[in-house]
Amino acid sequence: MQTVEKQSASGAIIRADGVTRVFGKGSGAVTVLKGVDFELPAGKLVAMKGRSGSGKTTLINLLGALDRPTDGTITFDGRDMTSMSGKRRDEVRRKEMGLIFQSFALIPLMSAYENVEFVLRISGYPKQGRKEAAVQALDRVGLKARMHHRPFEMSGGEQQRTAIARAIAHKPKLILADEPTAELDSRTGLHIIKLFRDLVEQSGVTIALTTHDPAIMEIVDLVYELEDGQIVSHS
Ligand SMILES: Nc1ncnc2c1ncn2[C@@H]1O[C@H](COP(=O)(O)OP(=O)(O)OP(=O)(O)O)[C@@H](O)[C@H]1O
Repeated sequence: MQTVEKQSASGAIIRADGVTRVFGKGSGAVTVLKGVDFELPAGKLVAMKGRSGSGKTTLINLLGALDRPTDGTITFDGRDMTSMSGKRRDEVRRKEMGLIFQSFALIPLMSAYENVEFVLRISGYPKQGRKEAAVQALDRVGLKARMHHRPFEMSGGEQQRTAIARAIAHKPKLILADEPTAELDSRTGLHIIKLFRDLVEQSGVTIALTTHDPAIMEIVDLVYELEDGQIVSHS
């Protein structure tokens, strides 16, 4: 782990400038993010921490273009995501990002292979390369032998590895993972983070995850902390 330093704009895969997010209106309005400025350097494994309710999920949803900031801009790979149409933002997310959730979010009636292939299909991945890309991703996470099993026939760790295969199959530039180990025991959770570490080193993808687990913070390259609706450095 290294001390967070201001990274150069050219080395960032995604950056937030003055991002605020207000939920609700009038006297019921809650300002969750209060001018977040930060960058995720390309090719790093980054953790975002902060106490419960500090806005980690809100920020991940904004970076992943699942939500729009109330104010400020998000620039992904040199493009301002906040000025794009909703349709274009969805397209960029599907083609160039991979999202991983705490609860795995797999389709229960589909096998691991079908889950991965389905997401390749909706991302617009060319039909002739889909099978190979799905099998390769499942092999990469060590699940080739179990790829025809459905989620309920798999352990939590295997389900999360399936979700990772789904997130990497289309070779995204950025993977965002919201508490990807929260449903797993600590040993399985560490295996998942080590898999992330290998993916970053071997493919150069950037992975940003939220976590509460101190053991994970020791393995990642950088840790950012959310406090009072802003990012503060952490070493
Ligand atoms: N759609 C929404 N409408 C109103 N308030 C919301 C909405 N989404 C989030 N919030 C509020 O924003 C704050 C931050 O929530 P968020 O889920 O981002 O926190 P978090 O840091 O991810 O928390 P945890 O570690 O518990 O998952 C919370 O107070 C939450 O109640």
